Amino acid sequence: MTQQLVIDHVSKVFGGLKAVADVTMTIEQGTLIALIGPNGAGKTTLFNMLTGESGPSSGTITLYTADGPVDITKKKAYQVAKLGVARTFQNIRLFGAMTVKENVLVARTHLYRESFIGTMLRLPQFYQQEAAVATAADELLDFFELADVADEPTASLPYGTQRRVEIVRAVATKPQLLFLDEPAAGMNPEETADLGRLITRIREHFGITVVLIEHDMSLVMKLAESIYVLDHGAMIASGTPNEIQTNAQVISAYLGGENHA
Ligand SMILES: Nc1ncnc2c1ncn2[C@@H]1O[C@H](COP(=O)(O)OP(=O)(O)OP(=O)(O)O)[C@@H](O)[C@H]1O
Repeated sequence: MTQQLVIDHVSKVFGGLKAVADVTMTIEQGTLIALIGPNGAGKTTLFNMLTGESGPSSGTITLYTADGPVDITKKKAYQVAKLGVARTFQNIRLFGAMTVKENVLVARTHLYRESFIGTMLRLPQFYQQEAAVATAADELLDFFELADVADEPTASLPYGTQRRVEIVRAVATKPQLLFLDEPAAGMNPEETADLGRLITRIREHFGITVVLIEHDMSLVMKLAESIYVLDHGAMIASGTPNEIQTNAQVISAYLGGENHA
């Protein structure tokens, strides 16, 4: 297996609180892994550091790209995104007034570079690129079975569909690594089942490495090849779904907390 992201003794301190405490882990290329843990365990804080939203207090994060390893510890979110990392957020962050297709187009445009002069003068390349972007967006919407709602404003769609649009928008940036922060939150069982199939298809079709934070344990157990468990900022266990379900420390972390995931 080829390593894709190496997290080396990473911590994040907020005031006196160690939200993430000395986490070390390696994410292999092409895997689908889940990060679980009780509420407040530090999952989103860890995601935020891995995607450049906020830098760690200590430790290093190395992303392995086609051009070799890149230290992303101090890089900003837009720089990490350019290196092939995409994410979705716990709270949907779409352009609600824009249509589904427009949301995907916006995500796609950064992949295409047209010169200022070419754009201003509307040279033929400008129109060729614009057509290529639109075709790619249509293909993605077809793949994700969103073609029917392509021209609908995203805010008008059911919650589960908006979540799917958010995932398509992330995939539209052509990432190597995709972080999904609680994608099933607020979904009904049917939407959750659809989501599970969708994530599997993304992985198979695009070969993207997927890292999932999720509280829906049946989804996690069904999808994840390996599971990492955070509790009070520390990584207390990692293993296959079977190993995690029977791990005494994990059971105690979930049963012992005030909030159960
Ligand atoms: N910006 C911040 N400033 C201060 N404390 C923070 C900040 N962000 C997170 N925390 C604290 O860090 C801890 C970890 O929070 P985090 O959101 O990472 O947990 P989580 O595992 O994602 O929880 P949940 O499952 O509820 O989303 C919590 O105690 C939280 O209150």
